[in-house]
Amino acid sequence: MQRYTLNGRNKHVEDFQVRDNLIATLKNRFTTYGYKQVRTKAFENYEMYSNITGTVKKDDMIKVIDTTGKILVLRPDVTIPITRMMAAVNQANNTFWQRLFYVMDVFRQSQEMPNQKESTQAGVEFFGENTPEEDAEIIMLAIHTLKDLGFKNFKIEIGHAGFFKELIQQAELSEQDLGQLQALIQSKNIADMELFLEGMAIEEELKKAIQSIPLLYGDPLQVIQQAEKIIRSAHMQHVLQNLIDVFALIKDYGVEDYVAINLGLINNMNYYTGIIFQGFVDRIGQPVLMGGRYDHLGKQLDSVMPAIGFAFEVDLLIQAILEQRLAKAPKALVDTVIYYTKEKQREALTAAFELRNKGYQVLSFRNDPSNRNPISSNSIIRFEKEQNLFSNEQIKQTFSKADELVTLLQAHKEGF
Ligand SMILES: N[C@@H](Cc1c[nH]c[nH+]1)C(=O)O
Repeated sequence: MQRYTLNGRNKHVEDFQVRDNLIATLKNRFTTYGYKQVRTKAFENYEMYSNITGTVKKDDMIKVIDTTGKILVLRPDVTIPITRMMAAVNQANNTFWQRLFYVMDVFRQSQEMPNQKESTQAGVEFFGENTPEEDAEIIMLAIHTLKDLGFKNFKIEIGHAGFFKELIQQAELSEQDLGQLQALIQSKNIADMELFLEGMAIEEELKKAIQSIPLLYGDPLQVIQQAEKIIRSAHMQHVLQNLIDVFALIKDYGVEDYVAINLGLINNMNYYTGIIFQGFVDRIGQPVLMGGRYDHLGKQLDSVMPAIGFAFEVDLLIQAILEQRLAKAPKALVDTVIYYTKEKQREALTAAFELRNKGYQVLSFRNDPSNRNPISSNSIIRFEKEQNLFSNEQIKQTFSKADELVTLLQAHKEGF
């Protein structure tokens, strides 16, 4: 017989509780910054994703054929459909100022990791203006949320899509060379980068500037000083000024210790036009969040809308929380269990109803199914406060009336 095995995540009820608590924390924090929750469809139009530049690679999208033979994709990204939704609103009434958040699954399958097909993202998208205040606020939101989750040692690396792009544009590289160079910068592989650039017909000073990009990493003020030295155009100066302005705001929020600048930062998506950033926590070798400003995505959907956002990878956050032992102890599975005999059935069910109505978690059994707690015929209702169904720590008491039980539980409410 074929065996179907569960792989990876969410094998246990307790795992789901950790996940549920984490998502509640994220939602709560997003809400305090004025974000409202939205959803988008799971099945999306393949053309929309394949025609937009900067989206998920075509090969990484999971295609599905519907019953009419039409090709669809399972939602490979959330930023694009939300931008499309906002573009439609904007065309209809010319107002798009909006802060939206989501918790949704995204489906991508890369050649490097074919077993990894889906992940849950919890993200925010802010449609408004392109200002350093908006950029800093969204970075602050990311930091605030990571603090809520209990992380102590984390870093948000901030870069800019325009800085590197501007430099390499001057080098006029082919598409293929560009891809290779980006990979070398991303892995900070300086030796191979030197070899790669050696044979290229690029002016010496420009080569040096490109080579210094992976080194433009670390303490914001120092990196900014270093970056000044390789400025080659007004646009690069403008980009740097943008970073300086955002960093000043981050200092005013008082969270500059959580921030590093990384001008070699390159995100997965190519739709970014301004500030980009990634978040890292201890023991997880990949970013737990990614985001940035994507002012031109709306234009591709016929609506000019500056926007910035980011998404947390929920599964990575859970892994980090478990590894760093930051998860709160799971809540007791139930507050009380009521066992009853046939004679006292009405009393017992009334008590169960009243307690549930007051918000207690109650299980009720006619007699004790495990026979752990046999009920003598004259004891009528008995209850146990169960710390946890699997632990032995129980308080047992016998009652003859529903209201006695309800009153006692109420009195002990704090203890539960
Ligand atoms: N959609 C991006 C994250 C993001 C949200 N908003 C802006 N960027 C991603 O999946 O990497």
